[in-house]
Amino acid sequence: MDDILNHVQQIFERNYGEATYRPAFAPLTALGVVFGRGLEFTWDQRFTLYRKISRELISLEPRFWGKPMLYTNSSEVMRQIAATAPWGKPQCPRQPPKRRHTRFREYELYTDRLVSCPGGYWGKNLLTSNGAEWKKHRKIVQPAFNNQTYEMVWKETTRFFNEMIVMDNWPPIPEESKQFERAQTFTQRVALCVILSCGFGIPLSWSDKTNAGDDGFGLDEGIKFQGENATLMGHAPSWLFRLPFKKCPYLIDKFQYIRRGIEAMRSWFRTSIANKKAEIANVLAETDGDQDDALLKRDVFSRIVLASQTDSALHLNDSEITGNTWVLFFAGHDTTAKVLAAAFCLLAAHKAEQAVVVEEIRNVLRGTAEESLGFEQYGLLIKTRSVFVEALRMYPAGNILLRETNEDTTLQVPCGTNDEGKAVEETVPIPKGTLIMGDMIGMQYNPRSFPQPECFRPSRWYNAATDEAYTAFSGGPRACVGRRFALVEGVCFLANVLRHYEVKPLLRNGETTESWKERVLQRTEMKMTLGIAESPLVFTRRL
Ligand code: HEM
Repeated sequence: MDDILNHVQQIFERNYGEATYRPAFAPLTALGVVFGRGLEFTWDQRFTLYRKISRELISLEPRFWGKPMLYTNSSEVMRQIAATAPWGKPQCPRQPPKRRHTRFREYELYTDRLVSCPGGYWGKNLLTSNGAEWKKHRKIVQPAFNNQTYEMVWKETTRFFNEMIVMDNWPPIPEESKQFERAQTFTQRVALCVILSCGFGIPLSWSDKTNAGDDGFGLDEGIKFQGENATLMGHAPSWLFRLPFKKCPYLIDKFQYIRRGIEAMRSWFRTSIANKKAEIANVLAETDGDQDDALLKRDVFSRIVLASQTDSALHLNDSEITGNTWVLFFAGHDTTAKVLAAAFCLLAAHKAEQAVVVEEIRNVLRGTAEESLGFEQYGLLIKTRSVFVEALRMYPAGNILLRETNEDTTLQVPCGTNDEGKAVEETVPIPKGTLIMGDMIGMQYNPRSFPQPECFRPSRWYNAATDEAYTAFSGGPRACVGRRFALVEGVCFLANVLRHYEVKPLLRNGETTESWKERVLQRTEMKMTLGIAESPLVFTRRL
């Protein structure tokens, strides 16, 4: 292992000379999080990290602790590493190395890998697997992401919006307002309701309690718990949370909460899977074992659980079902909720852009005989979709794209333009074992791809030919499987809210809009996914 590390380091130095960025500890390790800013440095340095040396592939070499890594802000490089072999997601070793026999660096590398390996807690899944295993998971899950599902996403998002404004007392009278310190309160809720209904086939109403276990731990809390403790859970062995830290009340509370959260979520996964298995058994009994019956395949969760009933190559065992349920639950709503909150903040700060979207929504409504917007109108709401995608660009919720090569290879890296203005690429040799971070924040702030990246400019997306243009969802065969799901949900919710409510900054006493922008738009938090930290807003009913 040390040989590989030394080899990697030598090549790094040969290709890059002095490392471009030298933090004390590797950002993805526990030490990097505790004593540094963890991965948040990619947000802090989004305007400088790559520009100061004019390269789109840089090296990061920790001074004291951690393996050197490459970082890229190029979407072209991202597409190369996000494809398949020789690049793959770093995998957890089958056997954790025993610390006694392990060299310092090797142990650290293992902890690096745990970060990308939530399968350690929840089971193997589509998000973290590679090669033939990944293909199997994708074949099972992908067909559930179809037009019928997207139509359901639209209908359910509309229903939840209608229930929300009644049950949460959004004002029905023009010019009356409702204030939120955190818009995430309702964006998280709508995203949770939509994934439960359309991803899991669990019909619920806006105000239903969603308990994960018997002790009142809610599913809403499940996402908060995972986000706040991801680093600790990724790095610490699970027995640590069972130790009695009698003298430290903070640790007692913290570890108790983590144990409770893990147990509650596991219990919810177990119960949901058992219920779904029973439902599938009933349908199979009634249809003489016809596995193609539409009832069995109506949502992605049904498809995942159905895969436990087959003997074919597409069989999933119980641990894989739990792993995929975890991915569907977490990836399927936290991201969308954060982008929606960011979109409302950006529109509050940019009144003119808000007016453009409202005009589009009104025009589209004028063209229909219906009172409400239907799924048929999704394609017409180009400016509304562009707001969602621009908010996603400025706050890319899925900010980590970590890959490792399992053989010596090369990367084609953009390095400026030639005399005719054409992009020029250099071929960079990459040795086996190299870790590379597709820096999704750097990529969305790359001025070559997005001129004046600091500006909120939805119009840059008006002419996007396909969803592949939206690089914040990654690209190629491993692009986000839920991309259209998130877009349909985001557009539908934005259109419904903006049609009825004007969104404005919620200012503190004496605060100006400019200082609100500074306070709100410049601060993010990374809790598994990236989001705007605060979202204080006022929604005023339109005339
Ligand atoms: C705005 C919302 C979303 C964003 C920004 C986002 C972002 C991403 C990104 C960047 C990846 C690639 C990760 C990697 O390769 O390391 C990804 C993969 C994935 N996403 Fe999303 N996602 C969103 C919504 C969703 C939704 C709604 C679902 C499910 C309903 C979902 C399920 C998945 C799954 C299962 C994968 C793994 C795909 C594979 O490896 O084949 N995502 N997402």
